[in-house]
Amino acid sequence: MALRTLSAKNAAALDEELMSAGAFSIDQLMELAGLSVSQAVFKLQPISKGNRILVACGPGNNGGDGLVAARHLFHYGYLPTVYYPKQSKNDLYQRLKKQLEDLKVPFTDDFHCALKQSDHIVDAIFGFSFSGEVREPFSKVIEALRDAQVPVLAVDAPSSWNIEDGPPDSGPGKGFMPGALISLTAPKPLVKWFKGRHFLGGRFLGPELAMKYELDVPEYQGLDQIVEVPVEDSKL
Ligand SMILES: NC(=O)C1=CN([C@@H]2O[C@H](COP(=O)(O)OP(=O)(O)OC[C@H]3O[C@@H](n4cnc5c(N)ncnc54)[C@H](O)[C@@H]3O)[C@@H](O)[C@H]2O)[C@H](O)CC1
Ligand SMILES: [K+]
Repeated sequence: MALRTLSAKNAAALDEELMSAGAFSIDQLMELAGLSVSQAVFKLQPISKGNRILVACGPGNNGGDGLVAARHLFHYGYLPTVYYPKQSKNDLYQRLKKQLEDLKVPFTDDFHCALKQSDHIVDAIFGFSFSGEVREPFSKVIEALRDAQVPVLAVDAPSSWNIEDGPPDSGPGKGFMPGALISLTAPKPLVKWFKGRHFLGGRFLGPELAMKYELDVPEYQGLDQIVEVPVEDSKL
């Protein structure tokens, strides 16, 4: 049975509701999202097969998920490097950055150079609030992700894909098909076009909100924050 999807508009509304009526803070939601991302990396890229993870972070909360994931990956024994060219001045992001600096996790300005020294990439550039054409400095980065010889895990959406309509038919993201995707809380409509391994993360959605937003809560196993969704279950 296909998992039901959540439009960009409803994804934003659900996050708002979690943070108002649901009494979650953004820090908590981002921590849980980033923890899920780190567990997906752990499943996809055993440390023994290469521990250098390049985490590409965008300016919004998708990028924040990447910063959190980088910290967890460090503690699992990976060597994360963070590319974060448009840094938010917001206190939350500054604290996430400080936590990584204290761990001596390197930040790089040179995505292409860092890519050559990486075993796996996390695409945390844009999530459900992406729209329009990719603006600088991210065009070259999206092109590099598209052409990367190492696996890419996309967080919530392959960056540059339209949340409702899927892969772009022009621009740097044309032909970008990451090997894996982790959808947060619920898959977005773009999963219909996605061909790689698909994970779902966000083990915090209660039955009432799931029912209100008409979402499926999968059976998570043991301590897992993620569940792999069979490809046929991702299709509408
Ligand atoms: N429920 C959860 O599990 C949670 C998921 N989270 C993650 O948050 C993102 C959505 O975050 P948001 O801040 O709303 O937006 P984005 O990060 O997707 O991007 C906004 C950012 O990007 C800029 N931007 C938009 N379009 C373009 C463009 N065409 N070119 C360049 N830049 C663009 C925009 O200006 C903003 O700066 C969701 O997907 C999850 O990953 C949260 O962590 C909370 C809980
Ligand atoms: K992304």
